[in-house]
Amino acid sequence: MKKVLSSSAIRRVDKKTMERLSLSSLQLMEIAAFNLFQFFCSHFQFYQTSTIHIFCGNGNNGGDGLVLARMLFKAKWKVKVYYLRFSSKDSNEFAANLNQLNEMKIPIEELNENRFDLSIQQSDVVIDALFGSGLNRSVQGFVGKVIDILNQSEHIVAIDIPSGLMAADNRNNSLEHVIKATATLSIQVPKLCLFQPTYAECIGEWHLIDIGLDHMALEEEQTPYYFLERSDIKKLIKPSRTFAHKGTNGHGLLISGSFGMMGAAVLSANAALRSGVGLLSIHTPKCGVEILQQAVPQAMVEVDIHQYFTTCIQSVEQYKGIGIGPGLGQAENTQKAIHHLLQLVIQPLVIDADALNILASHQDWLSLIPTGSILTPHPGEFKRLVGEWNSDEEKLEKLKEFCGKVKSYVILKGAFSCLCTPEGLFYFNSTGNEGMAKGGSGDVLTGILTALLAQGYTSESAAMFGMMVHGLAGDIAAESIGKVSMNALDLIEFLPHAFMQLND
Ligand SMILES: NC(=O)C1=CN([C@@H]2O[C@H](COP(=O)(O)OP(=O)(O)OC[C@H]3O[C@@H](n4cnc5c(N)ncnc54)[C@H](O)[C@@H]3O)[C@@H](O)[C@H]2O)[C@@H](O)CC1
Ligand SMILES: Nc1ncnc2c1ncn2[C@@H]1O[C@H](COP(=O)(O)OP(=O)(O)O)[C@@H](O)[C@H]1O
Ligand SMILES: [K+]
Repeated sequence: MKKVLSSSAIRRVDKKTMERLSLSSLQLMEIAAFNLFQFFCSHFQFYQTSTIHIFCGNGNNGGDGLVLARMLFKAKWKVKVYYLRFSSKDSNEFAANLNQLNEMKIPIEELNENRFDLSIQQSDVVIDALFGSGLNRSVQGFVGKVIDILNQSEHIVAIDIPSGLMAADNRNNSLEHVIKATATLSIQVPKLCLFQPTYAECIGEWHLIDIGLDHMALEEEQTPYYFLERSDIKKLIKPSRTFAHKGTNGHGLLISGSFGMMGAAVLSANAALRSGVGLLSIHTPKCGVEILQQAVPQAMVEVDIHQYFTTCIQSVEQYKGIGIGPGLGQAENTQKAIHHLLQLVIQPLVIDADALNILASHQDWLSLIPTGSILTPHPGEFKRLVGEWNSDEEKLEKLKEFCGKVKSYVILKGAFSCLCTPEGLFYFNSTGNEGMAKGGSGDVLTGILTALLAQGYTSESAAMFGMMVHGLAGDIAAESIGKVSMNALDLIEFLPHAFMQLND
């Protein structure tokens, strides 16, 4: 798990790293740039025949740019270096490195208000080292003009953060002049902007470049934001037991399906059955019985009295994991059935899809949600629950407030799905890809989460584990059959591989 830190926290970590490892700021910059250089050379090998234009500001981001330029120059890459002074005082590290470049007779051009004609060819590469984590107000003036010109380039690699973007909160940033990078090399610590859809087109693909910051110093920083990694899940996985039987592996219940939407029930059930549950029951209307008995013979079907949708859920105390929502529909009687269930149930629920939509239209039922439930809205469903937001930052505020109010976990789905806890901690998922943006992918997640709760995982562990394994199944599917063709059925097919990888 990596901490997502603010710029001020990163500065403190830098300072402690230098003190504890007896490094000067110049040495730390040298290490940072060396790691950037190594990554650049291996990952962007195909740029080797292009001219690399490196644009440096006169802060430490620019300092990184200068050192990187020196290393690329020495390694015989074709580099052109430019710098501009947006601040009247150069940072010490920038100044020292500018001297070094001059001494080495590496050509370097100063850009200013009267001189910023740039000639960059289509196949050329721009490295953006103008502003990094030190940006504290919107970019204006001639630096803004330079950024606008650079944005006409096709290949832009940003160092640490695309210039013009702030690490954590851009609500007071006009965002008029921001580098639109094709790739961002973020220095060791993930920044909040990396996970926010609004800034995706400025950030491009991103990579974390480890520079050896002091682990204790990172430990000492407090943050509510985390980047969840595969290695975090291994610790959560329960060991299998030789004398286990279907009764000890938990009994799950999925309340899903209605006329015309039985596919959602089939998907969630199959996902649950690939996620270790001992026994699975599915509550469904009469029209779904035959479909389910054929498609999911391992599951038991609990038949509703209604032909087309769920109207009556009787007793649920025997189930440890209960998932409700996939393909449920929003019929009047289904709404009543959900209200009845909420009054009846004491164990945490997995609440998805139409069950969320029904809750959104009965806000007074939110207080009936059992503590520790897991809600899995996509952004559209979440908006119905909490109203519109004006920015991604406000979205996270609403998410925290909502989780506190309903004392439950929410997985806000999408790229870097965000799990928020009742205590207001945020975990961004590191697995998953855009090939999963297909109908039915969410139903698979509901099945997985239901199965994990049934097996006795705590809600928090189930939410982390489920979110990670679901995304990993998507990543393995993408690698095996490609993002275009993969669909929800493939997520189920590759779930066994994902569970095995997390267990390794
Ligand atoms: N641990 C790390 O992350 C390390 C980071 N380093 C680099 O240091 C960078 C941070 O360096 P700095 O703190 O010098 O910050 P920047 O290089 O981002 O420069 C910010 C400077 O510009 C000024 N400024 C801010 N907004 C402005 C605006 N809109 N218009 C004009 N001037 C503005 C600020 O007063 C500040 O002096 C990081 O992004 C990274 O590239 C490395 O050198 C060493 C280790
Ligand atoms: N671009 C993406 N990157 C990563 N994961 C994605 C992306 N788009 C969708 N997903 C994942 O796919 C699933 C889609 O769920 P949802 O929208 O509820 O679909 P459905 O309701 O059709 O089942 C979520 O788990 C989401 O995180
Ligand atoms: K930058």
